[in-house]
Amino acid sequence: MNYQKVYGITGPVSVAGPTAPENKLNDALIQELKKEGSFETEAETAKRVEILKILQELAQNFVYQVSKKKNMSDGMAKDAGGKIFTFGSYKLGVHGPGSDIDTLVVVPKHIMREDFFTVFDSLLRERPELDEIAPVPDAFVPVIKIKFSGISIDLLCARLDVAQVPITLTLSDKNLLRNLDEKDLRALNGTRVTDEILELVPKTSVFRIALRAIKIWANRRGIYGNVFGFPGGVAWAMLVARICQLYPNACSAVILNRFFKIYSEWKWPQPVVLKPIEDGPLQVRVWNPKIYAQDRSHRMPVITPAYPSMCATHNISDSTKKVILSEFERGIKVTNDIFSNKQSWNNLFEKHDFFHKYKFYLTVAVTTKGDDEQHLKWTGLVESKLRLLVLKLEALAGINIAHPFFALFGTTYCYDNENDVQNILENYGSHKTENKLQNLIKITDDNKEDESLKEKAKMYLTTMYIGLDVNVENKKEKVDIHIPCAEYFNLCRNFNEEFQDNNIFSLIIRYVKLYDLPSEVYDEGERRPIKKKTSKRTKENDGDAGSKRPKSDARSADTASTKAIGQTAAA
Ligand SMILES: Nc1ncnc2c1ncn2[C@@H]1O[C@H](COP(=O)(O)OP(=O)(O)OP(=O)(O)O)[C@@H](O)[C@H]1O
Ligand SMILES: [Mg+2]
Ligand SMILES: [Mg+2]
Repeated sequence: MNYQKVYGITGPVSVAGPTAPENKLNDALIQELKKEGSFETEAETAKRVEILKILQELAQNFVYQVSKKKNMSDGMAKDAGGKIFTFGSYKLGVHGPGSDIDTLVVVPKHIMREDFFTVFDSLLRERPELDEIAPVPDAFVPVIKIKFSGISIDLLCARLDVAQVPITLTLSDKNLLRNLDEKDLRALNGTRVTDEILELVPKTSVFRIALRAIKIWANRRGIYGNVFGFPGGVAWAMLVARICQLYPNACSAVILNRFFKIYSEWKWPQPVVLKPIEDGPLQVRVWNPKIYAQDRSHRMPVITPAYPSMCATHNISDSTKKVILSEFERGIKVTNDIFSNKQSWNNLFEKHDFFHKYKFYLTVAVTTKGDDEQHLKWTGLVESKLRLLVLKLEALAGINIAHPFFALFGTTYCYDNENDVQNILENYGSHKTENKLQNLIKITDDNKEDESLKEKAKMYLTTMYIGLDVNVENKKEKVDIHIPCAEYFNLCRNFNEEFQDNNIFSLIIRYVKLYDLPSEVYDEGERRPIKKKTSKRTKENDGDAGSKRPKSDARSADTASTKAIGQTAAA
C-alpha cells in the first residue's frame, strides 16, 4: 500500500506531481530569483559555514572558561558543553547575500547571561575576524550584534536548566523550557519555531524556492514587516508552509499560484496553523481565541507551531488586512497569467505604487538634534507606536483605509544655527518647500567620513508615511484627523521623560496631498505624479502624466496645501 505522511491538521487538497509545463515555469521562476539576487554564491555559503564553526568553538570555550572560574574540574568544565543553533532566514535556507546569521548560544545553568555579555563578548573581541560589535543587554531579547568576516550576526544566549549542553542536544522537547526566565524563553523561541516549520513541510526544497519568491514579492509590494502591521519573515514562512502541506508534491511555481488563491478565499479570522496547538508544562499563555478576547481580535491569525504557540500576525489591522488581500488578488491574476504564458515572473515582483495611489498622505517626521543613538531610540519608539495611529485613523467614519508604508526614509542635515533648524522643521517633507533646504549640507555616503563634517551639529530626520483612502462620497462631512494625531503625538512624547525635551526630539505630523509628496519617496528616474491641468492657460502641460525626478528639483508642482498637524510644541 502506498503510504504518504500527512502534514498539517487536514489531508492534502491534491497529491498531484508537477506537469512538464509546470516544471518549465518552475525553472523560469528559479532563473528569475537568480536575476533578483536572491541567492548567494557558493563561496559566500562556505564562508558562513566557516564562521559558524568558529562560533561553535567559541561557545564551547566560553562555557569552559566560566565553568573553570566556578572551580569545576577540567573534565567537568569540558563536559559542560555549549552549542550554537541558527534560526531566521539562514536556518530556513532562504537567506540572500545581505542576510545576517541569527544565532543562538545555548548554555548550561551555571552560565549566566552576564557571562555572555562579559566573557563571550571578550572572546569575540579577541578574534581578528571581528569587524564590529554592539552588545544590547537590555533589549526585550538581549543580543550581541556583530559583524564577523563581513557578515552580520545576531547572537542570542539561552540558559537551560541542565548541567550539560552536549553537541547532540536538540531543542524540540518542551520540558527543556521548565524553570527558565522570560528572556531565555524568548531567545529559544526563534530556533524552536524555525526547526518545527522545517519539520512540518513535505519537501524543503520546494518550500524554500516558494518562500524566496514570496519574500521578494512581499518586499516589492510593500507588505513585509511586523512593525507596521504586515506579516514578517516567520509569518510568511508559515503561510507558505501551510500551502506546501496542502499540495505535498507540487512544484514551487504551483505552490505560489495556490498560495494566492487559497489565502484570498480563506475564511479569516480562521487561523492558519501547521499542526494542532499543544498544551505544555509552563504557566504561559497559548494562543486561544475561545479563552482570550485579545486573541479573538486577531484579523488574520498565523500561529507558530512550537509550544507555547503564539500569533505571529497580531499587528495586522483592518487597513493592512485590506492591503494584503488586494495583493493576494493581484497575485492570483499575475500567476494565472504566468501559467497561461501572458506574463512572466518578473511581473509578479513589480514595485508597489504606494506613492502614486492615494490622494492624501500623512507624513510622520521624527527628528533629533543630537546624536544618532538618541535618534535611533526616538525613531524606534515612534515607529513601534505607528500602528496605534493607524488603528485610530481607520476607526474614523470617513476613512476606508489608513495604509502605513512599510519602510522608513532617513536624512541627516548639518546645521549652523537656530535658523537652519527652523528651516528644516518647516520645510522638510513637502515637494513645494523642500527646495528651501538645498543650501544645507546633507550627510551622504560620500561625505560622511569628512573630518570637517564630523564636528558639525546634526539634525537627524526619519519619515514614515500613511496613505489615506478617504471616503469622498459624502463631501459635506469632513474627516477630522486631528484628534487621533494629537493622541498619538502625546503618546510618543509622554512615553518617558527623555523624549519630552522638545529642544532635542520632535515629531511633526503633516497632511500632504499626493502632488506635494517630497522627492525622497521616488526612486531616481521614477516619474512623480503631476496634476493634470485642464484650464486653457496651462494647456501646454496637458498630456504630461508625470515628470522624471531630477536629482534636485526646485519646481513646485502645484499650489495644494500642506498642513502641519502635530508640531514640535503642540503637546
Ligand atoms: N526586534 C526583534 N525582537 C524580537 N525578535 C526579533 C527582532 N528582530 C528579529 N527577531 C527574531 O529574529 C528572527 C530573524 O530576524 P531577521 O531580522 O534576521 O530576519 P530574517 O527573517 O532572518 O531575514 P534576513 O534575511 O533579512 O535576516 C525573526 O524571525 C524573529 O524571530
Ligand atoms: Mg536574519
Ligand atoms: Mg537578525
